[in-house]
Amino acid sequence: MVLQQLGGSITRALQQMSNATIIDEKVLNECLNEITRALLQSDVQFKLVRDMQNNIKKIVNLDHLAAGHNKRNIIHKAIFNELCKILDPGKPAFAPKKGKPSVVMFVGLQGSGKTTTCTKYAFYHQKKGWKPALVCADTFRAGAFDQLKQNATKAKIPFYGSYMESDPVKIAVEGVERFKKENCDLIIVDTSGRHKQEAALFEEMRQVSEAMKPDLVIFVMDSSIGQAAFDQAQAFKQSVAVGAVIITKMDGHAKGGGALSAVAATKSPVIFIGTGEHMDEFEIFDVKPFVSRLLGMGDWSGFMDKIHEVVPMDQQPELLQKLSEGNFTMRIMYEQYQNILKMGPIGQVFSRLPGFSAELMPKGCEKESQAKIKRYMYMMDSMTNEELDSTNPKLMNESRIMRIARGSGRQVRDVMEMLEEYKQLAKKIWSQLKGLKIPKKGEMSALSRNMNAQHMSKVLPPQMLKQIGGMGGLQNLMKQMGGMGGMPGAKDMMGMFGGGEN
Ligand SMILES: Nc1nc2c(ncn2[C@@H]2O[C@H](COP(=O)(O)OP(=O)(O)OP(=O)(O)O)[C@@H](O)[C@H]2O)c(=O)[nH]1
Repeated sequence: MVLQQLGGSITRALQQMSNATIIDEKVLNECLNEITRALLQSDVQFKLVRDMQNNIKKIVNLDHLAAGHNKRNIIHKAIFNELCKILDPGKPAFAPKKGKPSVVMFVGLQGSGKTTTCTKYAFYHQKKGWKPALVCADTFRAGAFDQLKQNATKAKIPFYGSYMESDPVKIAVEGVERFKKENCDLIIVDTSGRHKQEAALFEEMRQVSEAMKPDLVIFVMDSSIGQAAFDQAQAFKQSVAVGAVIITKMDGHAKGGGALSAVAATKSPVIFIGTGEHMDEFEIFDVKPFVSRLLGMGDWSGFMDKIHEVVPMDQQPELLQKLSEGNFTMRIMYEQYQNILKMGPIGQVFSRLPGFSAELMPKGCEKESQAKIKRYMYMMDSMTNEELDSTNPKLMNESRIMRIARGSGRQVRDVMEMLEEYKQLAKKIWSQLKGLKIPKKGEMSALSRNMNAQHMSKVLPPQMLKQIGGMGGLQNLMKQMGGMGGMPGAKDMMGMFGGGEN
């Protein structure tokens, strides 16, 4: 079960609970059992899951909840907080500073994707103006230096290693010294992932770490290792001071729940995830938006970022104006499909919307999704202007559906499927934007503020919202913060107020 499926299962369990007329002990237990099952199937360690279930039961004491309390919200919030708690060890990882030399040591078993991840990490920082360098201290595996060299050359990142020297400690120390002299500010040391005996590997890690005193040790873990994740992560943590985790191959069909176990075992946060073999298939990992998406709650700030990325600047205000008035037409769908095909990846855009599980658009199925979009667009090409510009579903009668099918060389059921998808999109997603106050053209930052203020007003505890002067106060505050250098996302606001999701 991939994490997206886990998200889907949890969303379904919550939805089933929400459908119940009365939420009693039985309904809550059923929901929690469903979530427990999904987490276990995703390879989250049994103890973590059991603790989580117990904690939620303690928080959501149905007997003590006075009538009028919104039980669904309380349960939802408790699940959200518990999942965040597992993924957030409470202290952030060491953050290297641009311009000041930092040494980052990568550890992990062979095949975990360590060497690839070292380069991705270097490349990510290089794009942001850092001066990274790579050191290959894996003297055990023949070919390790060549692999690093190849990756580094491709990304135009300086590297250091040796074909002759067999002492990894010596290479690590020399490499670090050299790059410090060359004023590199991010010196990344790749280490061995295998030895004749496991104990020897851990001893080597200890020695390399002791000799070069890294500022940060990153444990790289393959997301597909399943229940072994906890023990593996713990074994590394016992030898070296692991301070952060990177989970690789999140794009595959792996059971991603190991991420939660690795955090628990190392008490260190996941800072990035690997989502493919390519250098730029690497994403920052943020707990709250991640869990929001897992629970189908969406991530408004992420969605706005994506809208900015996908929809051309000059079309944004107009599009949002139309959407806010509930005017989501087939033509808009067509135009957005065009934008998305240009920009992709589609799953990333839609998974950020509240109520829209990433499972509906899994990453592995992107090709399929794109083919589907193209198919829909061909069918829309056979529609009249009136049909494209209308929001009235009654225009689509039987004979028109048959004409569109014939015109695009598709089956009637394909047209029906497309119309259904349109209806779902219109209902589920865009209607949520209805009634938003949209500023005039060119005022996108103000628009973002409105969007986020709307979202934040739902997310913040009511007494806190009151304290800052209600919706107006919140908008003002966001405006001021925007003026101070960038729009705060819901995540930042949450951090500021120390609050959680609703
Ligand atoms: N799909 C996918 N493949 C990945 C990802 N990260 C690494 N890989 C692949 O995993 C394989 C192993 O990666 P390496 O970087 O060689 O593994 P390693 O842990 O450094 O292995 P050693 O150097 O032997 O310790 C390679 O084929 C990589 O392309 C990822 O996020 N997604």
